[in-house]
Amino acid sequence: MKSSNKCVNLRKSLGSVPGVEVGQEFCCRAELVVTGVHCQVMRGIDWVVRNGERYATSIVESGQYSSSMKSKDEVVYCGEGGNPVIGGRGCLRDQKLSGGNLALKNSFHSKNPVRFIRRYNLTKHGSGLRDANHERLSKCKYVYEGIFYVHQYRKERGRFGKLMYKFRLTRNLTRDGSAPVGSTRNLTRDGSAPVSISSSRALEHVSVNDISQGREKVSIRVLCAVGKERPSPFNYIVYNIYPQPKYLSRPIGCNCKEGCHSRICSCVIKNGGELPYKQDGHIKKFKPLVYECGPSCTCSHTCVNRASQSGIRFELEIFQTRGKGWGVRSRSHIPLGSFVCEYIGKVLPDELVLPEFNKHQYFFNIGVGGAICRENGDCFTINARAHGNIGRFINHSCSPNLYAQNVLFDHNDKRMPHIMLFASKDIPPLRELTFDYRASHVRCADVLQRMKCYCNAIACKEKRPK
Ligand SMILES: C[S@@+](CC[C@H](N)C(=O)[O-])C[C@H]1O[C@@H](n2cnc3c(N)ncnc32)[C@H](O)[C@@H]1O
Repeated sequence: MKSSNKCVNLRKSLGSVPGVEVGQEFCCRAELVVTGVHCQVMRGIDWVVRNGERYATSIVESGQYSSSMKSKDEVVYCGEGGNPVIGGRGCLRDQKLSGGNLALKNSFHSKNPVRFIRRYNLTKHGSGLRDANHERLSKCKYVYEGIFYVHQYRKERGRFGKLMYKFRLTRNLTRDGSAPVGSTRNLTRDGSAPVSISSSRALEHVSVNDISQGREKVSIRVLCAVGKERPSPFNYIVYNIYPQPKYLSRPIGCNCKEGCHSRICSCVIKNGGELPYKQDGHIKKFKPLVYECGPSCTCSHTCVNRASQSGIRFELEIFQTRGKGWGVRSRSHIPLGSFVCEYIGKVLPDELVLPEFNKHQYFFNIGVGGAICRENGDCFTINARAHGNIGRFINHSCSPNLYAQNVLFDHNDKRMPHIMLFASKDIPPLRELTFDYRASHVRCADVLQRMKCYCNAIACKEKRPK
């Protein structure tokens, strides 16, 4: 590719590489080279020389040294050289402050950005790049994690008794170069910041560590721009509040013991004879209604047909967008088809909600495709204003990356299925999560007109797809 001039970004640069987004995957080191993300095929540290000094441009954490990822925003990276795991016992020696180590040290002093790429080993069924026959192209993948800054470095004895350099890199940096307590990332210098706030030049800090107060499996933090307010108070719940829960009938469960794969599973039959989820738990396609196994079933809790009921897995965070109030994003990559979160709140009959529809922001009108709603003559809306979960903070987009899937598992009332939000595309870290309010709300003909008003009223700040 080099000889036929097909490489891009050939001039080594500091900071983001044009066209490369945080979360972008590469199937091998050569792909990093031809895109200009990391121009060394073997070495973990790449550098550029400026005014006679070398500065680190990028590092690849490949798992061969004892580097460790402390969090999504922090890595302790071991310097290069003297590692017998790479060069054999003959190369066991103290690391020197030269080459890439010197470049990282200079980047520490000059506060230069360093691109951080991480290698992930892939499991047999895991995600990763595949060819046309769905064969995995490699045993690992490299993910561009974003721009980091060298925050500290030190020399210490490594596991082979030799001296080694350890560099602590963090995603965040104030303009004076010090990492602020509790802050997460520099929005102004990091190309990874979501478009909606990248130009706000405000520095975020964690204002609430876990807005769910331990109710979710992962903590859901709230990031605030300095001097801005927190979200107005509401009661964080993880189960819907139903109007008359005791009248909700339990579905007839399946009797499977060995996993719900076969066509004799009654839940699979309800889904038209096909499991709605792949073995990795990703949903296969949108359906008007998905029947998951539930409390009436004998299958195990790890059954693949329970993908959306076991709670949030991704590290979601609430942040301030530009012009749309609060929004939601994930700190890690979300693969296509993953369950992200449920839209939870108080389920109310429409007639109680409609008079107030245009007054409140946190309504989600449910009902399977409108038809069931109309057949039965009554429709329901989830009101997440006073009671809700992270779903209430997700904004509308005309080109969304989530979609709402109706799911039943713990009751049988098709008029009020769970609203489960799934990724409709691969979503890079820190990209705002959105769904199309119109597609999700336009369920009942009689509320269609109101929803049109609602959508126009919010004066969508998202670009419409061409
Ligand atoms: C369910 S809430 C979403 C969270 C909300 N942004 C907040 O701050 O709590 C819906 C409200 O967010 C705002 N909103 C959502 N999507 C929007 C968009 N694309 N453009 C402008 N405003 C939007 C509107 O005020 C809407 O009534």
